[in-house]
Amino acid sequence: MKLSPPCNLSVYLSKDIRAIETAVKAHAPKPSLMQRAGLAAANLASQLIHINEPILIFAGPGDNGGDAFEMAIHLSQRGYLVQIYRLNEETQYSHDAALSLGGATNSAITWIVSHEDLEQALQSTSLIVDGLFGIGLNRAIIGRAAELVNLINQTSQRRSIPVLSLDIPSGLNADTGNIFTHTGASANSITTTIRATHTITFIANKPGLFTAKGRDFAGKIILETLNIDADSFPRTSLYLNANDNVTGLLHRRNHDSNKGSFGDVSIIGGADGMCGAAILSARGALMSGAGKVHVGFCTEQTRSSMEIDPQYPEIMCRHANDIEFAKSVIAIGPGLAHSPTAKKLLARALNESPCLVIDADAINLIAQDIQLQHQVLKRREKNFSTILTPHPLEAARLLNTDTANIQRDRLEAISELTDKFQTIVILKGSGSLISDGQTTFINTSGNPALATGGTGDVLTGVCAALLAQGLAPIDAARLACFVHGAAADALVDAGTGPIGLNASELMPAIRRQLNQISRG
Ligand SMILES: NC(=O)C1=CN([C@@H]2O[C@H](COP(=O)(O)OP(=O)(O)OC[C@H]3O[C@@H](n4cnc5c(N)ncnc54)[C@H](OP(=O)(O)O)[C@@H]3O)[C@@H](O)[C@H]2O)[C@@H](O)CC1
Ligand SMILES: [K+]
Repeated sequence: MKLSPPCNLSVYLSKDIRAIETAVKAHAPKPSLMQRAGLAAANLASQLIHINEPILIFAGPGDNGGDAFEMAIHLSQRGYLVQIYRLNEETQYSHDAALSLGGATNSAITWIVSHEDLEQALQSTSLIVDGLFGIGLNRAIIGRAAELVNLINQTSQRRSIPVLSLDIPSGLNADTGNIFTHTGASANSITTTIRATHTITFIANKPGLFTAKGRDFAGKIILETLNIDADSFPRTSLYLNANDNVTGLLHRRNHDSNKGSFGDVSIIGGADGMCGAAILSARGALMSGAGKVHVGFCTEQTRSSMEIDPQYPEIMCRHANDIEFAKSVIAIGPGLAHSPTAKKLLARALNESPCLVIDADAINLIAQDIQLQHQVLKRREKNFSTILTPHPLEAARLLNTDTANIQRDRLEAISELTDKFQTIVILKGSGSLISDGQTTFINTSGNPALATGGTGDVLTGVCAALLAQGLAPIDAARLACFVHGAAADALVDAGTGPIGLNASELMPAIRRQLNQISRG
């Protein structure tokens, strides 16, 4: 993939953003970065509400508060009725923030001090701006700040008014997408974070906005690079996975092609009582353009448990023993169960299949068996391609930990997985991560409609079909994740979900996405 930073798909951890800030500030830029951030935020606010409408701005003790003061200056000059509430009035501001505060003090801005005035401002404002904390937040929000966050969230929900967060919703960890947690007196964990409708993020995208809890709290994300020169951005190995960088991965088909041109996929799984999972994967592969699709059922008898898929007779059903493991892309795991037969088939797939997608029960079997883990590692030496597709619980089993530990820092978890298994990994969940150990992508499509049984089986089938069509494994994994999520987004937009969207309905929508993408 050719993408040079900075581009709107590059993602940086907060330590990298601090380094960029320091390098830029060494040249004393004019206007300052804070002034640019404030202006950009004011421009966005001007699009969200009409002139003369009231705006209530919350300013915290750090430079996030400085951005808020700058923004307030511009908005008051434009004729908006600006009110500011300052947290910690006695705070020691940075040089830039102190200048901005001075500018705001000399503007036509109302400073709210009393609780009654704050209550009144919350009743009348048309927009709330969250300039409480940015990337400098280093612990849970408690005390007065927590009261403010709760007041803001309650007001915006009750009155349906927008909340614009500056840089990142206050309370969210910019690197992990989790909320700083405080253990209160009652020993309950208390999490406090602004639930924004919009987030204008400065300098670069932060991972925490796009994965874990980030997507639930950030709302619509607008990137503002503050006109920083391209040379000031270091190389990154972290990108968003979005329409702009998946378009072009799947080529237009030649007229002079046949079913052999688009590869064979065999799904191994569907033990007794679990045929559905394997069938969903097979249908996913069929609808994603594989030339031929087989299901090898892992049953204790030597006969296939289904003769035919009545809805899609194109899918060839057999017993798993009758599948030629070396001759097609194999996706193993959906409904595989944990029987000795399942384990034998997995060992065979690991040993013989040059192109392998490993999901569900196959992941669980690998997690329990050191021998199978060695076999996974050996695949790298043989130049075989492997994609592992764990959800957080499966990832936890692979790393001998628990789900909470995986979700605590998903980027760290995927890096441990790629290190340990030397494969491509898709770590599913909100903001699925895709990594080959060198470059990591955060998927930007998808929604809670996907949180239902069978959607993971479909994803496995899509991955396998794209591998069969000749995509490089990392590209197959990225494109599969993107179209899977984008299909769900399109269905939800059309009213089919999030409630009740099912895996079978997802497949025709995935097919539409793939056809759109291959047309460019
Ligand atoms: N630098 C630049 O050039 C640019 C910076 N920009 C902006 O600056 C933001 C980063 O600014 P920042 O580093 O000052 O941190 P910020 O997030 O405002 O607040 C940290 C303050 O809060 C405190 N604190 C921490 N946790 C706390 C808690 N739970 N409860 C209470 N207090 C807590 C902490 O102090 P502490 O108590 O830890 O000593 C510190 O005082 C960035 O997100 C962007 O918006 C842009 O303008 C672009 C140019
Ligand atoms: K903020």
